[in-house]
Amino acid sequence: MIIGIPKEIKNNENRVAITPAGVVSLVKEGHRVLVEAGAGLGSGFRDEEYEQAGAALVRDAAEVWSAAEMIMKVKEPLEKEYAYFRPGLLLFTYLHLAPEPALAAALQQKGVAAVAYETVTDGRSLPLLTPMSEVAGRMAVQLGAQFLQRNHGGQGILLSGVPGVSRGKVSIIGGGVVGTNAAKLAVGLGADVTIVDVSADRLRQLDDIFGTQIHTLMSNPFNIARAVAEADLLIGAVLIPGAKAPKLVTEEMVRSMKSGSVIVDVAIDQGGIVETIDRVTTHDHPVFEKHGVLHYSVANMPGAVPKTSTLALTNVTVPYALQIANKGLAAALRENSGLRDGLNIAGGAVTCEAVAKALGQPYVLAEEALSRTFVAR
Ligand SMILES: NC(=O)C1=CN([C@@H]2O[C@H](COP(=O)(O)OP(=O)(O)OC[C@H]3O[C@@H](n4cnc5c(N)ncnc54)[C@H](O)[C@@H]3O)[C@@H](O)[C@H]2O)C=CC1
Ligand SMILES: CC(=O)C(=O)O
Repeated sequence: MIIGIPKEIKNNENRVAITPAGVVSLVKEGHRVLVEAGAGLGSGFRDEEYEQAGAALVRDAAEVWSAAEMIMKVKEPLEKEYAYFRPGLLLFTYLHLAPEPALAAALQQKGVAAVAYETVTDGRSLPLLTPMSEVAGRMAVQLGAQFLQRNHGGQGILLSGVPGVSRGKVSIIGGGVVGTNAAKLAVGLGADVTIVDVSADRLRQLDDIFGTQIHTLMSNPFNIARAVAEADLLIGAVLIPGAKAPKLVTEEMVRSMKSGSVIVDVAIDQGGIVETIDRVTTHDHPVFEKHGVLHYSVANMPGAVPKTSTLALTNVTVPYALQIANKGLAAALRENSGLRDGLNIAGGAVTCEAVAKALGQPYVLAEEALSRTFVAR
């Protein structure tokens, strides 16, 4: 198979979908890898390293997209990339389609088969989302601590406190991978940490992991209101796989927060859980203020720590890319039901139930969509 790796074009997206090590693995199995020149620079990989690994360097993004049978990316294609879509193209990347109907429509209209990293499963977790959630959860506390500083617009508190002065309060809504990693950092800093989750089992596991270092609360409007009101730093970390994130933090709750408090809504890539967040921000302009509270809503947080993130991401994506490249998409999905859960769009249809529901479209089984002869509309 011919696999194309374009340079990411989202604001401050410095990750790349493959490392030279990944190229070696694919080339060893007889595949051709085309890498856009400069694609790896943000992550510390030079063009020559890709060439030495066996990739062919291509100067132009359009050429990578048109020559490749499978495009591997990190982030969802931006509008200017929609022009590269064509029937039969296979796209393997983060997509987050629930809040992106225009992207879903473009993929459907052009007959692209799109496998979304974030909905691939392995029976117990979301293996291609987990490493970036680990990164983003840890970053959420780092960034929150920074924006709580007065010189960054915050109320001017140190999360750890000091002897004789209270510790800062961190409330985390959603105790999965992002939430757990945020808690690790916040506890490490010495903050007073509360985690809210809707799963009693998950709350038990968190209690086993952290013991008395954290408070756990069942998710309901009353407890969320309480956790939000007392938070110096509020972290949004809820996920219902494939679906649009539920707006659990209302405007009234945000109004109850202290002036200069900070919200980091990591779940923004699925639309966000905070009612007052009406925009996705960028690493260039990461925060805006509403009701005296700083809101951070960057949808590609790990893009700012690419040397860590690219390695962590490609460690898990390349083995799946190999399955697709070695077997072809249909056989790879037939043999791996977890990978099949990643198929979001095929043959002009939506093939992930939660995504279809979020987009208000019919859900079509992967097998059926892949067997359809695509007719361009
Ligand atoms: N902004 C960014 O750059 C990044 C965003 N993310 C996003 O962060 C979000 C969280 O991801 P993960 O932690 O990996 O998901 P996860 O599936 O590990 O955890 C989600 C947690 O939310 C809980 N939950 C579901 N409904 C809830 C409710 N009503 N109240 C409270 N808790 C509820 C679940 O029980 C689960 O524990 C996702 O949207 C993910 O895509 C991940 C990485 C980077
Ligand atoms: C998960 C995701 O969208 C990201 O790492 O950017």
